[in-house]
Amino acid sequence: MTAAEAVKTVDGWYCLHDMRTIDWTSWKLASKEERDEAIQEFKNLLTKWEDVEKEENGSNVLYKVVGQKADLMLMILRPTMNELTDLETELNKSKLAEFLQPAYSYVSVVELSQYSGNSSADDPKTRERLYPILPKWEHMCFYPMDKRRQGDENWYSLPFKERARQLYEHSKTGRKYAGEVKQVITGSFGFDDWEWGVTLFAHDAIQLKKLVYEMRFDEVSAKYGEFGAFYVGNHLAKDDMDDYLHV
Ligand code: VOV
Repeated sequence: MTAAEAVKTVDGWYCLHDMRTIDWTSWKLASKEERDEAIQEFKNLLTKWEDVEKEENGSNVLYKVVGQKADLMLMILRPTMNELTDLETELNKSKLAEFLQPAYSYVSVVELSQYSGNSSADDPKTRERLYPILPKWEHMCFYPMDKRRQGDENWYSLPFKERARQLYEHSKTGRKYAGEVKQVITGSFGFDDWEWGVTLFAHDAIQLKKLVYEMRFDEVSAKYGEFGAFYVGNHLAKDDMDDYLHV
């Protein structure tokens, strides 16, 4: 058997998903001055990141995680991996970080695979997908995933055409959710413990469930999809930060 051919990808901004848990006990024990200082400094950081976004040099969103896996879910996009560590370090040095515990992180890069023809990085539509300004929709969901490599179910030994066919079917399911769910697929081969990160945005949380459920029946997910932990959250705007952190 000849080796299956790898698909070409085009890659865009580097991506960090950073989940943190708030240590509410020490937050409550801190003085009001300390808390105010921490909130103000964090809001300044958010303003700085908003400015980067306005100049289209990156993008970021912040969500409140539902459930006990974390409290905050930050997703950051930047042109280089170095900028991701710079930003992470800046956050770690901030006053608020004294009250945050790491919960989970995921490193990847925005990726488009070229199964249905070549996207040119000069095409404005492709650029929009490689360098996306992330939507600030009400809900966000993140999970990492792999394609199975077991016995007869080995994605990586399927012929190119067969993988393209299955992904075309996949995209048809996805397109039914146009305007309801927006997806950002990031590749993490060589960067993190899974192969892709899946980030979904929705105005209505139920659409996240409907899409992920319906996709389970697509051949590519039914046979080859393996999934990590799911994180789901509600949007946290800078202007709501004082209320959210008020104790
Ligand atoms: C919101 C809907 C939506 C839409 C429209 C959509 C479309 C598309 C297209 C057109 C393409 C192929 C070209 C490209 O753009 O890369 C893809 C590619 C991919 N997808 Fe997708 N996907 C969606 C949504 C969507 C979801 C919900 C998931 C998670 C799967 C699930 O079962 O939980 C997913 C996964 C992926 C992955 C891992 C890849 C890369 C596969 C590879 O081997 O390279 N995806 N996807």
